[in-house]
Amino acid sequence: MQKSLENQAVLWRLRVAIDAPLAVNFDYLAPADTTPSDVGLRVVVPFGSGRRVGLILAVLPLSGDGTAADAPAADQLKPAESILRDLPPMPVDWISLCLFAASYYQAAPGEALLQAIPTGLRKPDPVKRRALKAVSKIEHEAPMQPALTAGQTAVLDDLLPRLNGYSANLLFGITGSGKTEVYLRLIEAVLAQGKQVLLLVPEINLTPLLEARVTQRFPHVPVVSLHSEVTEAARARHFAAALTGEAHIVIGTRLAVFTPMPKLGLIIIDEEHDPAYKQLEGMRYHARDLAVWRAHQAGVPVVLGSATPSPESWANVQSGRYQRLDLPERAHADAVLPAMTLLDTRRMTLDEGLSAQLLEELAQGLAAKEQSLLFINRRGYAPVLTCTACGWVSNCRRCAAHRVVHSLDRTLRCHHCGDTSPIPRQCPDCGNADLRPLGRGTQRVEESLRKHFPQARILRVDRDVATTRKQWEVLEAQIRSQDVDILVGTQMLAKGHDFPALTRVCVVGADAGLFAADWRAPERLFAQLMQVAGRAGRADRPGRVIVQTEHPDHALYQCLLRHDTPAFLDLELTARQQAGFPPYAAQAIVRAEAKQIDNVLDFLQRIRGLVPQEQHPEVFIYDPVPMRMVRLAGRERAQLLLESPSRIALQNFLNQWLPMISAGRGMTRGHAPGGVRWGVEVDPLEC
Ligand SMILES: Nc1ncnc2c1ncn2[C@@H]1O[C@H](COP(=O)(O)OP(=O)(O)OP(=O)(O)O)[C@@H](O)[C@H]1O
Ligand SMILES: [Zn+2]
Repeated sequence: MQKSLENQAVLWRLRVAIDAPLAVNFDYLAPADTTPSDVGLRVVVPFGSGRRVGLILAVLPLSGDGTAADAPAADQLKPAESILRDLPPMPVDWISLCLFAASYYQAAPGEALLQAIPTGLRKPDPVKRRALKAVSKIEHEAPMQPALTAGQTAVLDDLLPRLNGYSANLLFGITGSGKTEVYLRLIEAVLAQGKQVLLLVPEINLTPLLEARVTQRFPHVPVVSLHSEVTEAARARHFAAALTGEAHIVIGTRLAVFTPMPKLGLIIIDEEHDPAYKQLEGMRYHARDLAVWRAHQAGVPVVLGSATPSPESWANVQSGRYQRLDLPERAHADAVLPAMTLLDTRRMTLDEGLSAQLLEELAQGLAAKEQSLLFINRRGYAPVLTCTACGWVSNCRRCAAHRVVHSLDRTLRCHHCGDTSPIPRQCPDCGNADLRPLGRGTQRVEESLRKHFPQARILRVDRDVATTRKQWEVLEAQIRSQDVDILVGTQMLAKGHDFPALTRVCVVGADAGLFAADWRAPERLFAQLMQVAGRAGRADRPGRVIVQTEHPDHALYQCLLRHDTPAFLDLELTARQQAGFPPYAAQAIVRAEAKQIDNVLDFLQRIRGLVPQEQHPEVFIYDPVPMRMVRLAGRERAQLLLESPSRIALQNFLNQWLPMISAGRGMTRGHAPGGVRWGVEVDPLEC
């Protein structure tokens, strides 16, 4: 190295981001072939005792004498090993997106940048160019486009002239209104301009569906998908294809919001209300919010589609930040919204939780050779096993939760930590052999339906039978080919699917969501019920939805009965405004856990007092409290909620406060004495 310095070959130093939990970037001596346009390239550098792949954030002049304030002397810098030139540099707007995410969600910039890159591209060797070629490209003729409905035409007339600049649009289209067709027409227009489209979906299960529709419509256009079930190798390939511009359409789940797309022309977020857009590990970002930020920065339109928009987006419409576009009718010429019925079960005798009316509905469905769906948002056989003699319940040994009875493999399973053991033959406490399952889940409902309708073809669909995307695809095909009479399923079946033969949807066990401690529970319940109701009668036969409830007068059900999503959202927002909840306040939460709750609470109490309240009048810090489910996998958990009427005030406070926590004795980012692990979440969805 000394030699090349003498040769005057090294003129630059590189500022490099590295995947490390530190808020700093690192400077290295640049290799001889460096030019100022190398910003955004990957670079192999020595780090600690090993080598790492970092990302070049800046190419700065090397001031040999080290006089400039931030310029170290050349001999203090380690030389970078080599710059990887197998791919074009990450675009500047992509770097800004990652840096913005890091600052807003309080993560280290290096972590945000490098973790957005697939691991296959974070290895010190260049990617084999050959590997990048395979982009899925189906060669066949494009199918006929349907004639647009009046609603679709109106929406497109509004959107199409606005493709060349930023606008945030909430596409509020009832279930079955043909939002996908609107997306396809927008994509077509953007592709015609030679630009790329980013299409986000909340769930892996929805990607093949959409991918199929997109590749059918645009048979000659290279499409790639990015989600957690794409293999590492394919992810690297797809990411690279987006970066080089080879891929024109990227379809993916939340992580795809970080796909580098140099010719980005449009972002679409389907089912924008879905909580799955929130990342709950590592940097806890919200992909929808980041997508809107990204669109703004890139100067491209963003379309947020939903039949049940999030209250946050609804508020953004009210404040004028988003423009609302409506699809108020179903697309299929003969399809109307399903008729809704609330079955008041207070004075009914139920058989295994099912009323006679509900069973009669299913019988009618069978007689008419139509598909029915029984929706119960709880998997397993029963949520808890109890002893009739001593009151023993099947608690999890490691969590503050019951273990769920699973009948097929006869196990008790914790749905939080996964702890599983065989169902005991007798009570572990008193030896009584009469153990009884309480309540019901999908398996138990399936069992009783088989008793009532022995001739029917019944299919249960939940996480236990559809663990992977492949399994789900098999089930989906089965449903679509009408090999099924009655479906029993959880919310897996609610989202975004189009099953033309399905006419009846029966809902049981929904009341649990009405009075939950989490104030977002009703919002989620309403969206779920509207979505699941939306599966009924999407083609030529009218649909019926029957909801069993003990609270038929509840405002939520009344809105549901009238299909009145706007009324529900207005109610929600009014309640939130009165309570001072988001979006009328900004929140952040510090969560901490340790073996003992006392250590956790001590830690939170201590950090709460780090800055006196009078020094941050705009940010209120609540008392530390144990989390609702205090014990998870043997660790006890508590949280500290921060709230402010101003998002900026909260951000400023966090920027000052979090480094103070990490600087404390024995503390680092993420760890504290007493075996405490902690982390921060901005805009939490659960608190
Ligand atoms: N212009 C049209 N003419 C005829 N059929 C259409 C038209 N647009 C869409 N459809 C059909 O209507 C059905 C519903 O469309 P789509 O799945 O796009 O609805 P959606 O708004 O996404 O509904 P959801 O929110 O329930 O998923 C599909 O079968 C689709 O093929
Ligand atoms: Zn557990």
